[in-house]
Amino acid sequence: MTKVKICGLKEIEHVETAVKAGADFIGFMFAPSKRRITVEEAVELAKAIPSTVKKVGVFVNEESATIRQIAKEVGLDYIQYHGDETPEQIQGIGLPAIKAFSIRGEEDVMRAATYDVDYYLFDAPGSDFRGGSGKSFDWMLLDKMKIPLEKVILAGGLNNENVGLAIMLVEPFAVDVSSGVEVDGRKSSAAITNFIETAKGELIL
Ligand SMILES: O=C(O)c1ccccc1NCC(=O)[C@H](O)[C@H](O)COP(=O)(O)O
Repeated sequence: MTKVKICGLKEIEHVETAVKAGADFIGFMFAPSKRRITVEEAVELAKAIPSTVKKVGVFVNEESATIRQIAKEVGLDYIQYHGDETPEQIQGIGLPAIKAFSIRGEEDVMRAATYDVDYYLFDAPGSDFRGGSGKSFDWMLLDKMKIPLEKVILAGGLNNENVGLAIMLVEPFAVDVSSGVEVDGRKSSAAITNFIETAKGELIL
């Protein structure tokens, strides 16, 4: 069954909804974003997440020492690198890693193979920030990908309407969503539940 990552949660109600609905990963934003939260807020939200659901901290070009410190304080299971971090920096930090790639063309897909990380998250290029734009990219660009599907997280403009088709075409390990479970710029419990049910049901196209 396809795993689901719900990203950019800021409120306890939405964390609890995501856990109850069966999210596998919950992402907290520690980079410039309208979804950014403080370390203290993340520590509080993390208390509602059981160990079966993995906590992901999203960073953009952050100092290694800061990443290590926040990971320890919040109890992060994975670090998502959403900037221009090099394979060497990620290796040096030594924590379980997800590397995000903004896909504009085939070369961005090919670049992923130069990294040795736990998961590869393929996303659309950001607009105001480095991610979370709510836009999709051409999934067909992943056709020549060298990364095994068991390590692929598909992101970028996914929502309840297109996630079934995305799963059918790409067959990723997991799907990731942020904007697609928001209403008027705020996460919606109903949208989170619907998205997870659709992604895990894999029936609705
Ligand atoms: O969500 C953000 O605001 C964000 C800002 C800067 C870097 C990364 C960000 N999000 C990371 C994610 O994993 C998002 O879920 C991913 O970009 C997909 O977002 P969306 O297209 O809104 O579903």
